[in-house]
Amino acid sequence: MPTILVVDDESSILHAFRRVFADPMYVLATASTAAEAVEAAGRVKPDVIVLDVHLSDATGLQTFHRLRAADARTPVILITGHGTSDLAIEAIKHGAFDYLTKPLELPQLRDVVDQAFKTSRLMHVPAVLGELEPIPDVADVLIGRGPGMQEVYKAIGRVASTDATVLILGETGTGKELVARAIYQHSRRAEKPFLAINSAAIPEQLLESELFGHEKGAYTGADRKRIGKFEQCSGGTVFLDEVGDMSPLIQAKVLRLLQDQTFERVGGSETVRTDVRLIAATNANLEQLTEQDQFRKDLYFRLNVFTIRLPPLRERGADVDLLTDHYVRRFARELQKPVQGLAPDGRELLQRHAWPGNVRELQSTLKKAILYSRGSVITAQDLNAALGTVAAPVPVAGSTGGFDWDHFVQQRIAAGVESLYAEAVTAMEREVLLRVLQHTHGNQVQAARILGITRGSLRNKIRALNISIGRSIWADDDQAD
Ligand SMILES: Nc1ncnc2c1ncn2[C@@H]1O[C@H](COP(=O)(O)OP(=O)(O)OP(=O)(O)O)[C@@H](O)[C@H]1O
Repeated sequence: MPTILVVDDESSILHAFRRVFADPMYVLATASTAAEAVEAAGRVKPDVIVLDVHLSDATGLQTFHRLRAADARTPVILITGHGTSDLAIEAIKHGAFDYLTKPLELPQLRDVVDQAFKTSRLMHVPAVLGELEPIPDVADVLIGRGPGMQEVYKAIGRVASTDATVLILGETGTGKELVARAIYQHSRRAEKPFLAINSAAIPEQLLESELFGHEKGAYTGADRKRIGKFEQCSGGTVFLDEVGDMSPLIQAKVLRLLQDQTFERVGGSETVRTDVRLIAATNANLEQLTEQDQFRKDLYFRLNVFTIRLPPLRERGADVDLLTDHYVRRFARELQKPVQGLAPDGRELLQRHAWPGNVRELQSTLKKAILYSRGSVITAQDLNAALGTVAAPVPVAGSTGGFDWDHFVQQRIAAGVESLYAEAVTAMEREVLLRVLQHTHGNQVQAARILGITRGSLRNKIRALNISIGRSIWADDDQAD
């Protein structure tokens, strides 16, 4: 279970954390001195640490350095009082994850801690090559024995231990992030941090500052200096997803970073030196983008030094069966359903399907089919229902009829939730997106236009809200992975 260690000598703060993380999904450990913090970190191996910079027995920065020396991969969130944010900014230069200022705002706290858990997971959950390595109990496994995946394993093996920039190409859902993590975890930088940034998820100005940081006053609203990911992750590995979506300005800055590991923060003149390994990924055709002058040729050449191409699922032949067996076992266990496998007509159907959403779509389809199945095997009918090609035997949230707000609110109140506002906003967002995407028959360009958001932002929302676009459009109630 995800473990959070909170280090604070104020009992009211510890109390607030106990309230926010009373969830049985988390384990909460606490410490009130630096010495206790270091001892507890060694003992409970937390996934995330929250540290007050004012402790009675040592300065926060010293404690931060001691915790970081023990494990540089555990994200540390600092809590600062008024007027101590400089200290926190200094700590972020040395790799702290983020900082929060007292008084703590609970939604913001939850948000930052959730992000830190996600980042921690990317570093700590092993990404193993199933064909070549033993599989630990908790791991994300790269499955596949066909020639396409064999090439991928060989490429990971060849490039992981070097510091070379890697470009991972493949359609959405083919495993680019998983491969990036496998490279990082098999690299010399495996004990150092790994930060993932999705270029398409963030508007241009924010992306520049997210990657490179900004000086105080760099633009309206920049009331504090900010350290960017390339500086914060020095010594580590940055995974830059959707590089094809970067603006010309950011492309130029990334090019310089690759050439000499230097950059300037936005609005600053100081040249910052860093030491990051870059793993980039895209589902766009970069070569074509360079021909259309939408992507810099020189950057393309720099990124294209070592390229790994992930084959689309429809070209992986018998690997579809292996992936299916792996995920059916896993989801049946998670969903506590007695499903053991697929009927022959089910397997045939999976082989014939085109899988535009690749492994991610296969995951959601299997998860749904397991929920629809009534026996120990998944039939073609269950899969057809999951793929939306025939009516589902149970209603799929949001895909038919109107959303029942009365039922939703009553049911969540009865469940005793304390975050109904956030849940309702998410449900509303999901409903709107589903309806617009159904209206555009899955066309994301048109949907983004109607919604008045960028394509990148739509793509991210689709992923975050677990909306699947196959022959039909549906939303999963929880994450497939
Ligand atoms: N070969 C594989 N074996 C097992 N699971 C896989 C494989 N490839 C991908 N997955 C799983 O499929 C899901 C999607 O993979 P991932 O997020 O790495 O795809 P992606 O190519 O980065 O997608 P996107 O372009 O949409 O960001 C994840 O849950 C991942 O663990």
